[in-house]
Amino acid sequence: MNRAEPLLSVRDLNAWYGESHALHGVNLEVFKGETVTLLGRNGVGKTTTLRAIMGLIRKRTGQITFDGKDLMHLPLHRTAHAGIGYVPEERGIFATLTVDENLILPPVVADGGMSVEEIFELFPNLKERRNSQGTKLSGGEQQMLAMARMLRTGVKVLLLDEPTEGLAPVIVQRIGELLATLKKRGMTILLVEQNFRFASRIADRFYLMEHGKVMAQFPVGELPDRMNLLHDVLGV
Ligand SMILES: Nc1ncnc2c1ncn2[C@@H]1O[C@H](COP(=O)(O)OP(=O)(O)OP(=O)(O)O)[C@@H](O)[C@H]1O
Repeated sequence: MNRAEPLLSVRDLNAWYGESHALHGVNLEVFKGETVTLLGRNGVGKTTTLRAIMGLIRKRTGQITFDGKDLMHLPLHRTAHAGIGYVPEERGIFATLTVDENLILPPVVADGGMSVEEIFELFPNLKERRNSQGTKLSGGEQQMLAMARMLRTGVKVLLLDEPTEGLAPVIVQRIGELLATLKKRGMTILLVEQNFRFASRIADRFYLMEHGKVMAQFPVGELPDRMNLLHDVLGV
C-alpha cells in the first residue's frame, strides 16, 4: 500500500438511529501511520462515525474501505477481524475479570501484535495491577487497559473515542506519550477528542465535523491559520 492509497477510506457515509438521520455524507481518509483527529462539538456525529465504520450502526449507506476490503458488506463480527480495533468512550473493560484476563480475551486477528510482556513494558502500571479486577482500576488504568488489549490482537488501526475524557492532567499526558510511542511503532490512529490541546499535540491531520458531516480538514501545520475557525466552531 502506498501513500496515495488510504488505509481507511470513508465516502459519503450516512447513518441513522431509527428515523433520526445522524450522519449526512461523511468523507474522510486515514493513511498508514497517521494520527487523525475528528473534532467537533457535542452531538455532531463523531462517535456515530466511529460506530458506523465498525458496523455497530447497521442503518448506513456509503462506502467504507479498509486495507483494500469493502467493510459495508462484511458481517459485524468480520469488521474487527479485518484489523480495526475500536476503543469506545465507555472503554468496555470486563469488570469481574483481572487485567491479565482482560488482556488475553480479545482474539488475535492478524500477525504482528504485541506479546503480553511487550504490552507490560509499554504499560508498567498495568503490570503492577495484573491481578486486579477491572472494577478496581482507576479511570486512567481502565483507559490504558482498553487500548492495551487491542495491541495484542494485531489490529492495524485504532479507533479511539475520547481517551482522555474525565482523566487528570498527568494521566492525559501519559496517554499522549503512549499514543506517540504507538505512532512511532507504525500504528495508525483515528481519534475522537474534545480536548483540543491534547489533540493538537499528537495529530497529523484534523477533520472538523458539524451537523453530521465534515466541514473542514487540515494538516497540523495549518493549525495557526485555522484558529479563528476553531474558535467559531469549537469555542477553543
Ligand atoms: N443511540 C442513539 N439513539 C438516537 N440518537 C442518537 C444515539 N446516539 C447518538 N444519537 C444522536 O446522534 C447525533 C450524533 O451523536 P454522536 O454521539 O455521534 O455525537 P458526538 O459528536 O460523538 O458527540 P459526543 O461527544 O456528545 O458523543 C446526536 O444528535 C445524538 O443525539
